[in-house]
Amino acid sequence: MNGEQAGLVVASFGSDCIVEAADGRLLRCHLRRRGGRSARPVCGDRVVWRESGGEGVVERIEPRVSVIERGDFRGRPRPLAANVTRLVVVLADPPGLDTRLLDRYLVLTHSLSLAALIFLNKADQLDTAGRARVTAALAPYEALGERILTGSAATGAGLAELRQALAEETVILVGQSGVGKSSLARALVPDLDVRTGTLSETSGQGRHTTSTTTLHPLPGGGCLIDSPGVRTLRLEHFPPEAITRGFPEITERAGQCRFRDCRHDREPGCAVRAALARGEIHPERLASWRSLLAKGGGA
Ligand SMILES: Nc1nc2c(ncn2[C@@H]2O[C@H](COP(=O)(O)OP(=O)(O)OP(=O)(O)O)[C@@H](O)[C@H]2O)c(=O)[nH]1
Ligand SMILES: [Zn+2]
Repeated sequence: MNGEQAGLVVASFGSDCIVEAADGRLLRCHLRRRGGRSARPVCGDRVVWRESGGEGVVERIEPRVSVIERGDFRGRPRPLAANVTRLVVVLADPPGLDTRLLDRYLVLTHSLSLAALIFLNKADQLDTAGRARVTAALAPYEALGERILTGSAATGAGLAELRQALAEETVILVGQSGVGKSSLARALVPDLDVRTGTLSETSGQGRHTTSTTTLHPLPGGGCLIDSPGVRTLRLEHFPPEAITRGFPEITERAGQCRFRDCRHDREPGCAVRAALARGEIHPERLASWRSLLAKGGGA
């Protein structure tokens, strides 16, 4: 249709959003209403929009390669970000490495077919003993082939490598409170605060927008989705198949147990316990897997 243009959603609130046009202009748009309920645009969505009577109208949302959801106040899934390609799990000591939480993020990335990257932040805080402790805790993930980078948002160490690893990706930073997600976001997107301010002005929502998910270009290409909502990311109610995919080192072995319904407890011919005894499965990962299967993924 005449006047249709491609754009990228860089902030969304309700059924309205801010679209970044191909020429860099930021426009507040609303979704064209159609009969029935249509999906709302969220950060990261590629949309087709046009100007109509002095305002922007989103005509349609392009198919998404991924959707990250969070639970709303009733725990119902709500899309938070679209087209994310890489989940960066930020860890730090202090507050301490929460590997159970890391395992749940890895189940999430597997179930969404996203790539993960583990960033061990606050390297400047680690003494020799601390370094040995985190190296041991991360060894099972290294063995699984997960990409692990180390550095510090405070000193800038390791950030060049992180930027390089994230080039051309659509990235979201996750991790427990206090690991340095906001500090890292500021280091990766130097004008983050200025741009967030511009987005809140464009939205007309004033300071409200500081609680809104926003998208920012990364200087090396790609973009970062900055979201306060990641704290309530959907990490509960994983179906068993998703949990299974998140623990490849265990599920591969489970298929080789003598009994199909082996619980890897006392059964003879258990390939999982054999791998555990050989040090090929980490006891913490096995415990984490059991606990996730028992609880379906809830905290
Ligand atoms: N020493 C050191 N301190 C850091 C580093 N990165 C962040 N911090 C500090 O750690 C504290 C928490 O950092 P934030 O960036 O607020 O952490 P966050 O993950 O965004 O925390 P929430 O907003 O609670 O989710 C702040 O006091 C930071 O200054 C680092 O690499 N080294
Ligand atoms: Zn078994």
